[in-house]
Amino acid sequence: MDSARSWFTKLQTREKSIGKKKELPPNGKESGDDAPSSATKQRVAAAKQYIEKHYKEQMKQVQDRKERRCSLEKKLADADVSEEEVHNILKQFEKKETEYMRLQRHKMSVEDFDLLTMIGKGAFGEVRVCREKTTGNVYAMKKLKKSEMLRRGQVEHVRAERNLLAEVDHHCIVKLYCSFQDSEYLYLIMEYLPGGDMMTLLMRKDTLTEDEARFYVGETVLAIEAIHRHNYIHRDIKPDNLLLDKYGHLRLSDFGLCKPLDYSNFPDLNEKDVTPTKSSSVHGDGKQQSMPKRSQQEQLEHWQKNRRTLAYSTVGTPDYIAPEVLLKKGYGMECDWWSLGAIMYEMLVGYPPFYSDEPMTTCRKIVNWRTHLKFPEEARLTADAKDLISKLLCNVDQRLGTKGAEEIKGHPWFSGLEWDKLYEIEAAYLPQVTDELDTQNFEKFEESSDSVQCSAKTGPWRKVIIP
Ligand SMILES: Nc1ncnc2c1ncn2[C@@H]1O[C@H](COP(=O)(O)OP(=O)(O)OP(=O)(O)O)[C@@H](O)[C@H]1O
Repeated sequence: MDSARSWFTKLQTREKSIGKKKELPPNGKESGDDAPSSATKQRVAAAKQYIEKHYKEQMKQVQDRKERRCSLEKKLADADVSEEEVHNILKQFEKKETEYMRLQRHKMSVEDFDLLTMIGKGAFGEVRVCREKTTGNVYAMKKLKKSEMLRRGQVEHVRAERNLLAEVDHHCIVKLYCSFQDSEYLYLIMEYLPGGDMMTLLMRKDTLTEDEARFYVGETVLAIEAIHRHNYIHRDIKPDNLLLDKYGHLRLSDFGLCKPLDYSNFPDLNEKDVTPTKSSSVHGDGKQQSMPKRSQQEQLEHWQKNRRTLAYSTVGTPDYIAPEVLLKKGYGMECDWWSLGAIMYEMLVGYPPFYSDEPMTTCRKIVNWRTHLKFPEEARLTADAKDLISKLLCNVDQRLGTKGAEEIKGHPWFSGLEWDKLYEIEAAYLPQVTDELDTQNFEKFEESSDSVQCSAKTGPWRKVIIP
C-alpha cells in the first residue's frame, strides 16, 4: 500500500510541475525552438491519462483490500474466537491476498488459459477444466455472465463469493486463485476438484449407509463451521455444491449465488398453507396421507428423473432451503444447518425430505415441515439418525447448531467419530481419477447449444434404475 501511495504522490508532484506555468520572456512569446509539437502534447496527455487511470485502479485495489481486512477484523471481533485464531486467520488472509495481488498484477485474462472440458453449468454460466498456458497448471474456471448477474441483482453475491474464497483459506473450502473480467464475463479461477460432486455421487449410489453418510455429513459440518467462523452464511448448501477432491474428501463451493430468493417471491408461500398437495409426501407412520402414495423406490425414481433438470434450471432446486429463508423472515447461520439436515436425509433415504415433482409444492412443504417431514419405514433409519435429522429440520429456536457446531458434533449419531482426524482418514468412496485432467466423475455436457444439454446416460456415476 505504501509503495502505491508513494507512486501516487510522485505522480501528483510530477503533475504539479507539469502544470506549472512556464515563465515567459518579457515579450510574452515562447522561444520557438523548444516548444513541443501538438503531436507530442497529445502523446503526453494520453500518457498522463493512462498513468492516472492505472494508479487510480491501484489505489482502488488497495482500498478494497483494506476494506476486506477491516470487515474481517470486525467479524472476528464479534465472533467467539481466540486471539491465536484471530492472528492465524489474519495471517492467512494476508497470504492469500498477496497471492491474489500477484496474479492480479499479471493481468490474467481468459487468453492465458486453454479451455478444456465443461464440467458444470449453472444459472449464470459454466464451469470448465482449464490449463494455464505458461505454467501448465490445471484449474477449474467458473465463467459468469455479467449481464445476467446484473439483471438478477446478483453482483453483490458474486462479490461475496469472491471475497469469501479469497478470505477463507481452509481445507474444507474450494480454493480461489484469481478472478478477472472482460466486457461480458467474470471469471473465477479455482482449484479443480476431480472427484465430482455429491449430487452425482448420490445419483449413482441411490442411498448411502449410515457409516458412509457419517463421513460426508461430518466433513460438511466442518466446512459449514469454517464459513460460519468467518461470519458468512451460505444459504444455498446442496449436494451440487459439495465437491470431492481426488482422495474423496469434501469441499464446499459456490458462495452467494442465492437463487432461493426467486422462490421467496412466490406470492402465496405461508406457513398456514397446509393443504395436502397432489404429489404425496412419503409417510412412514401410517398417519394422515396425501394421495397418491408412492413407495420409497417410486419417489426415488421420480426424484432422479427430475434432479438434473432442476440443477441446471435457472431457478435451481429449492429442496435444501430453510423455511425462514423461503419466508423471508430474516435468517441467520442456522439456515445452513437446516440444509445439512435435508442433505443427510437424502443420503439415507434417497431423495430429499420435501421432494415433490413441482418445485413450488416443495416450497410449500418446507414451510409446513411439521406436517410433511416423514421417514419412510423402508429406509430403516436408526433412531439416532432420525433424531439428528429431526433436530436439524425444525424451528430455528430448537435447531441444533444454533449455539455453534459443537452442538451437532456432540450428537450421539456421531459418537466415536474423531473430528480432528476426519480429513486424514480414508474417504467413504475413493473416486477414480486417472490424471489431472480426468473429468470422468462429471456429467458430459454438449458444447454446441446455449441451453444445457446434459446426458444422464453418461459418466461413471450414472445410477442404474432397477425396474
Ligand atoms: N472447483 C471445481 N472443481 C470441480 N468441479 C467444479 C468446481 N466448481 C464447480 N464445479 C462443478 O460445476 C458445477 C456447478 O458449479 P457451481 O455450483 O459453482 O455453479 P453455479 O453457476 O454457481 O451453479 P448454481 O448456482 O446452480 O449452484 C458443480 O456442481 C460441480 O459439478
